Amino acid sequence: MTDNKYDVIVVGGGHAGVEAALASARLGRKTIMFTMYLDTIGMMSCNPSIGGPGKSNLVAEMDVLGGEMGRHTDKYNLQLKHLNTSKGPAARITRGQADKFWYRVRMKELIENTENLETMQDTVEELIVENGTVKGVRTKLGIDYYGDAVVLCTGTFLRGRIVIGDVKYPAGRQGENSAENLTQSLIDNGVHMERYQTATPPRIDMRTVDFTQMEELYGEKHPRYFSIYTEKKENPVVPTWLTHTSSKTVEVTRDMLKYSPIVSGIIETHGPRHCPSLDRKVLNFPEKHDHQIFLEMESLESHELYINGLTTAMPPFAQDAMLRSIRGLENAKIVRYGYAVEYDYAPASQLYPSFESKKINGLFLAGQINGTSGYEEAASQGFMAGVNAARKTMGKDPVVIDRSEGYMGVLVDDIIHKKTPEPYRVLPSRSEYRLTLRFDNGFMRLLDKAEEIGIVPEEKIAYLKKCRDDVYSAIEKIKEVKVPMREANELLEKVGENQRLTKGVSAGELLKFKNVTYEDIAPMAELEEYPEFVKNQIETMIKYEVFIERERVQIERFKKLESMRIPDNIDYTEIKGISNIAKAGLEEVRPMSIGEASRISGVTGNDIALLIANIK
Ligand SMILES: Cc1cc2nc3c(=O)[nH]c(=O)nc-3n(C[C@H](O)[C@H](O)[C@H](O)COP(=O)(O)OP(=O)(O)OC[C@H]3O[C@@H](n4cnc5c(N)ncnc54)[C@H](O)[C@@H]3O)c2cc1C
Ligand SMILES: NC(=O)c1ccc[n+]([C@@H]2O[C@H](COP(=O)([O-])OP(=O)(O)OC[C@H]3O[C@@H](n4cnc5c(N)ncnc54)[C@H](O)[C@@H]3O)[C@@H](O)[C@H]2O)c1
Repeated sequence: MTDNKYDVIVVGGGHAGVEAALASARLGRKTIMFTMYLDTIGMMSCNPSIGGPGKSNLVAEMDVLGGEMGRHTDKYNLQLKHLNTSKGPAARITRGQADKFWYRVRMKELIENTENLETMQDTVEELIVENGTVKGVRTKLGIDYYGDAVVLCTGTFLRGRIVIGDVKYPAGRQGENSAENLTQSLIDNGVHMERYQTATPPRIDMRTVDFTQMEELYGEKHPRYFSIYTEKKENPVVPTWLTHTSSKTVEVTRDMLKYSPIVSGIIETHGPRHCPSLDRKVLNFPEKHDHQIFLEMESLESHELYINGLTTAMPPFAQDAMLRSIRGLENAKIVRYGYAVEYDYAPASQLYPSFESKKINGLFLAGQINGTSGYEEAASQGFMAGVNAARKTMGKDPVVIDRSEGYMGVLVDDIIHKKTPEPYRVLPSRSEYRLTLRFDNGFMRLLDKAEEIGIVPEEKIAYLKKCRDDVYSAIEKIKEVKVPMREANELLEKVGENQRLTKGVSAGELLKFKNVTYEDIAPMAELEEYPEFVKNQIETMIKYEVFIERERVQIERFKKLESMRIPDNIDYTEIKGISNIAKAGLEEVRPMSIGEASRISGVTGNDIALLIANIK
């Protein structure tokens, strides 16, 4: 049937699927997005929060490249808050609390109104594969759809099993079916599958909470937005509330541990280490009593409160008891119990950095199916997979972001090369170039990639290029301007610096003083008025010049190793001296460069030296 022929088929309407489908359609490819339930497009399975350390950087990077998550969060949020403001620039980020209802509803609307994009509510059960190349998908309703590329973004739905206490039943998320048969089709086509687990806290009715016993936290009226294009007069500042667990909570939880599915063994799979359940926290840190509990509104349209910090899949009576031991929640009523979900995923060592499968030509995988956890991780993978699936159908080479260019590069590189025993989430500590990959400078790092991808309109690219040029020329000007000693010392005194100078300095040297700001220096260098994000760049790049330069040298070294290509047909068994662990890792990943080989678990410096000698 010609009607069922598409360029790109996207399976999944979660954060990965949405970005993949939008990217592909915006690149002019005829795209169809499958979801098991149309009303949950863009659904946040758990917390309404977007951003946080590392995750904010992913959202900002996607925004510069043409992704949706950043501007959508800027539009439909309850608060945006600056975190780590007193720390160095690598740590400063924005954390958003989305309005979960409007985020989802408006995302569906956007998908429906995007040219070249169709949606279909049906469950994909089988891949149609011929001679190792994917040709389309077959659905539960028995319909075949054909496509030149397929992107799988199936989240927690593949053979999903929900666990609450000793109750276990099939579901992808609570209230939604699981996808039972697609896993087998992947296995039949040579894809290795494993299982992970994740969990979510209970939700309560906010009318049953005593807020007088809690600290109220607001966001910023004028935050640094996720999207460089967002212009808003003011952002909402709906509060969240902070309370803590007590020794009573720990006591109750300990008493109830025998009912915990992680203790009873009902849950055998690994969950996200960086988002442990309260039962896990009590097991691992028995001496700690005052765990933070943030209460966050899910939406202005609802009375549901999310209890950040109380993730658990304990039985309902245990959840009630744990909850009521927390200050301000003594009379709180649960409207949805917390639960865990176990699901199938495909370890990402089976992928190329373009997100294309090494096992099935034309098949791309993105999001939780790659063993990651988190909306931002899913969305950024979905975006790149959608771009590269579209490019493949246009006969273009993939676009790949490397670890020196973005957290998006760190993420894909890590999941392919490093084995983690739990779902992977991005963290600042995973990047060796943290000062370079800041939340605020995506437009400095990724503009050329954005141009190559071709989603961002030309006029926006031209505008950002001018901004980037302005940053460099303003830095040069600031460094050239000489400030006489007296004037410099007057400024230092005014801003509360103790040090005094014995001769004149450049304006650039002055700006390196902690309390001296861009606004103090701009008139000296007679700079024109720039947008805030440009001013911020100029200041940060001058203040932290030494450290940024140090990273630049390391990045050059990294790029050199990345450019040393390994021949496709290399036979690792023939290279003498390489350890068996290294051989197994190299054979599994089949790295494209020496740089890539050096990051595979189990490959040592000695193995790399032998490899280099062998390919010369
Ligand atoms: C209980 C729970 C708690 C979580 N807690 C958090 C959290 O607090 N913060 C956080 O950042 N992350 C959390 N996560 C993880 C986060 O939800 C996921 O990482 C993220 O949503 C994954 O996005 P995704 O696009 O890969 O998949 P999902 O958002 O899971 O979307 C999957 C989509 O694929 C569709 N689908 C699946 N299989 C098929 C098929 N065969 N045919 C057709 N359609 C199909 C589904 O209908 C759905 O639209 C949690 C997840 C769960 C389930
Ligand atoms: N279950 C899962 O699969 C899974 C996986 C990954 C992350 N998560 C969830 O994703 C979210 C992001 O993870 P995270 O570790 O970055 O946590 P986070 O965003 O909750 O915390 C980041 C920082 O923000 C602070 N913070 C948290 N809530 C706040 C609020 N309402 N107001 C002000 N400050 C607040 C925290 O103290 C911390 O310093 C969390 O809610 C976590 O539970 C869940």
